Amino acid sequence: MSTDLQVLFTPIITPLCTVLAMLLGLLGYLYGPYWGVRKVPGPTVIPLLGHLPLMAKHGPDVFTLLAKLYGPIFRFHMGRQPLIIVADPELCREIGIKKFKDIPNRSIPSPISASPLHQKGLFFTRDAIWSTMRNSILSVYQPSHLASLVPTMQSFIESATENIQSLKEEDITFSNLSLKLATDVIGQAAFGVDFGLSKPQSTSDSVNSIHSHGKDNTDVSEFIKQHIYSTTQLKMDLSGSFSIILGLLVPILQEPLRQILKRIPGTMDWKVDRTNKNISGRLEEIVRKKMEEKNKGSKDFLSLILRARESETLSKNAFTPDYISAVTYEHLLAGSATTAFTLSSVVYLIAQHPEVEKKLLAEIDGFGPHEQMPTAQDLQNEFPYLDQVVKEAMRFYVVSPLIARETSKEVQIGGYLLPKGTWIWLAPGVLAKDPKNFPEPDKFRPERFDPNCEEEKRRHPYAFIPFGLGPRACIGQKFSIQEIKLSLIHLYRKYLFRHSPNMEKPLELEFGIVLNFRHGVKLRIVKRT
Ligand code: HEM
Repeated sequence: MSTDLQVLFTPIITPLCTVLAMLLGLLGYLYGPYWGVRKVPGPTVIPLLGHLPLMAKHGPDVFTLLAKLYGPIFRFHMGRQPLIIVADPELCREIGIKKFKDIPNRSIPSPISASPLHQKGLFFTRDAIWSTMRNSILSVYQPSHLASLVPTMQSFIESATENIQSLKEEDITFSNLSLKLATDVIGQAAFGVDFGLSKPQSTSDSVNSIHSHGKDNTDVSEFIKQHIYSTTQLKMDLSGSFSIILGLLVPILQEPLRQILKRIPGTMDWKVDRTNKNISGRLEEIVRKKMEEKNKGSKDFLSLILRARESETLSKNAFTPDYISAVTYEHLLAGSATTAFTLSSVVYLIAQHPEVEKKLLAEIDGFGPHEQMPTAQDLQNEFPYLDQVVKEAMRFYVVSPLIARETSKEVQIGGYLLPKGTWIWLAPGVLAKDPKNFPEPDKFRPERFDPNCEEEKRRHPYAFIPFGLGPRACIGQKFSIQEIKLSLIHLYRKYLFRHSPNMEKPLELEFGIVLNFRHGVKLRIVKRT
């Protein structure tokens, strides 16, 4: 190029090259994660939004629809981020168990990136820190310890039942009642704190028990409100805070934007930040008090973890006070919404199926006098039909329809070579509605879980995984099943439940970090004579 031409074009070419480089960089950023997994089939991707509009249209059912179109392993873009969704029991076994060492962690979705409080629990810690924490916590879940919790669970269930009797309204929102019950039970088991939510309002016991921790009742109900707010704001679709939405679309901008928005009063980010700070402050106070108390007799998880920490230098390093607060809070979080949802869906489904109700009542009444409290062993062995009913309800409404994982190295799954860092999500919700494993999947039929029936014998062992699988499976599985069975036995000894005519049909669900009832479960109570 002559010098004249150079002089003429340089002022145009330089900015053009910069713009082109920026555009290429942006495209690389937006499509980089997609490139590595492009061979996995999936619907056409809308730039930035990915497949979120499909999720908005179909809700969690979108994964069942896509599995029908694309087979058991397909791509779904949560905004910019591609997820490899796996809806085949054998592939789930491969990911969760056989190749665990290559896929040991969970990916951190945008709603969680916005919340440091949630990142330090067991769920999102990674590699060596996770295994040290998990091993220490496992000691708390020994069968003998769980069995010793039965009387505590029973006493909260009795309080909650008393509350039902004292209600004046014709309709009860059973899902609220079960959330209060599950929060109380886990509050006691996790922190050794009686939140007093299940008790009739006039009862002063809760105030006394909370006073012993230096709190008053208003403080506690505020804490619970904040806990529920903090949980329900973790949206997976486009209805969360602005920074969460941006995190789904352009993750790199999420944290800078959150830092700005959390300083602007009135924004959802500001509210979430304040709430989380408040919760963290309260948790730290509870942990500090427990550390001071050194009450060797306390059997709540927090005391047990603190004691385990004293005895092992290793876990002392992993369990810094902020991790202890996070794990304890995580118990409250994981142990309330999931258990409450399950309890409500069981009662809702039984109310729709008189033949199931009849058979269940016969089993419960046949156990013994109504005052006889079942032991943990009775709960496991003496209520086979109840067991089937709970399993079938958990299949019918899978509270955690997706289970997150992330590859730590390049790995071959289902014929596709997936790069390190790929988000692989298992889809128990799709498995649960697959007619290959569950003929007539839209029928509520507890007998399909009868160990002697052909359907159960034929079924793939990992077709039903509501609690996940492998070393990262749910730590609270036995705890929650014990609580759910005990609650149902107690409730059905006293009452029957009928759908309220004021409830929508079919039931509408919403998708947060777990499923929830959009308008609650409204029931009417019939006292048994
Ligand atoms: C009906 C009740 C519940 C359901 C359906 C449920 C479901 C799940 C699922 C699907 C996972 C992921 C498993 C995986 O990745 O393979 C999980 C993990 C977990 N759950 Fe639960 N859960 C329930 C109750 C509880 C309770 C009561 C607690 C605590 C007391 C709890 C604490 C946890 C924790 C800490 C993890 C993370 C485990 C780890 O990463 O090592 N869950 N749960």
